[in-house]
Amino acid sequence: MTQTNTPDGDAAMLRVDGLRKVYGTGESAVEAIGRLDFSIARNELVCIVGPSGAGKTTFLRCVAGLLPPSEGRVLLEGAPVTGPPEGMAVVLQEYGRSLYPWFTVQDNVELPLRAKRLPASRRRELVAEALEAVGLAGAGKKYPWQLSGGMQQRVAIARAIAFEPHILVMDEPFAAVDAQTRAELEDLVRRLWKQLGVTVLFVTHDIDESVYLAQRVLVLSHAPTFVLQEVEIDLPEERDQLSTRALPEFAAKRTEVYELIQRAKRTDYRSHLATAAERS
Ligand SMILES: Nc1ncnc2c1ncn2[C@@H]1O[C@H](COP(=O)(O)OP(=O)(O)OP(=O)(O)O)[C@@H](O)[C@H]1O
Repeated sequence: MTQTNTPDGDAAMLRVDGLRKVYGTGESAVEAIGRLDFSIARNELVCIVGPSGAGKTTFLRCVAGLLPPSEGRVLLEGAPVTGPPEGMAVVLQEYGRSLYPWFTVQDNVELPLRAKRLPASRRRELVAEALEAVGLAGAGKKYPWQLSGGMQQRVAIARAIAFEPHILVMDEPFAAVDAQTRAELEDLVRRLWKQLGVTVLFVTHDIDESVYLAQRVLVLSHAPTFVLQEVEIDLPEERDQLSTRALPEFAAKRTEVYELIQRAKRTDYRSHLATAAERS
């Protein structure tokens, strides 16, 4: 079992420390997260993959302060997360449900900024910059239902980055769009990550997507979840959909992650978790 590459406390943007989550009690209890320990450094782009039902959503809800852990804690820039943290923006798969149909695109992007109590002129500036960054500069006056699925997801991304988060958390954000749009949105995420210097935590069940996007992939076991292994992705920084995916190194990493996930599905790791719990 590989230990994760853990940046020390100060360098870490996000630190997950002995996180465990059990739903319910007694006989009907479901242990979704066995034990998670890892850190993400400032400006890193990390993907998390795992088999279906691995506990990815449970984990993200704990990270976003929407669900209290049963044990352990999540630290964002050194501070424990006990509710939705200010420095974090979350983009979900269900863009259709995350945008308000009765608001225009620019009003949707502006909405979370109102809570920040910024002057109207600064809010307008941030909205315009964010829409420009996602290639929707001309769409501000439209309504979400007038846009394609891919464009709606760009609006959700614009809303997240307008908030100027320190960390952008994405939960299978492109699962519902077609393959071409997905490729474009993946490139958008890498471009924004570089341009804005934001830390990105990206959860996906798509192995190729994780290898294409990340600097580091954390492979989760099935529930009760822990980090089975982390895989460094040492592909060139400049990536593009055709040449990067054609590299032998890309194929090798994809195979490595694929085999880990297959192994995760077959193996019962309860003894590993018991040992980790005893050690801590
Ligand atoms: N509210 C809940 N109450 C009880 N059990 C739950 C609850 N939510 C999730 N679970 C269980 O916890 C485990 C992990 O679920 P979770 O949805 O976090 O996994 P996931 O990796 O996001 O799944 P998928 O890849 O299928 O979306 C599963 O066994 C699930 O049945």
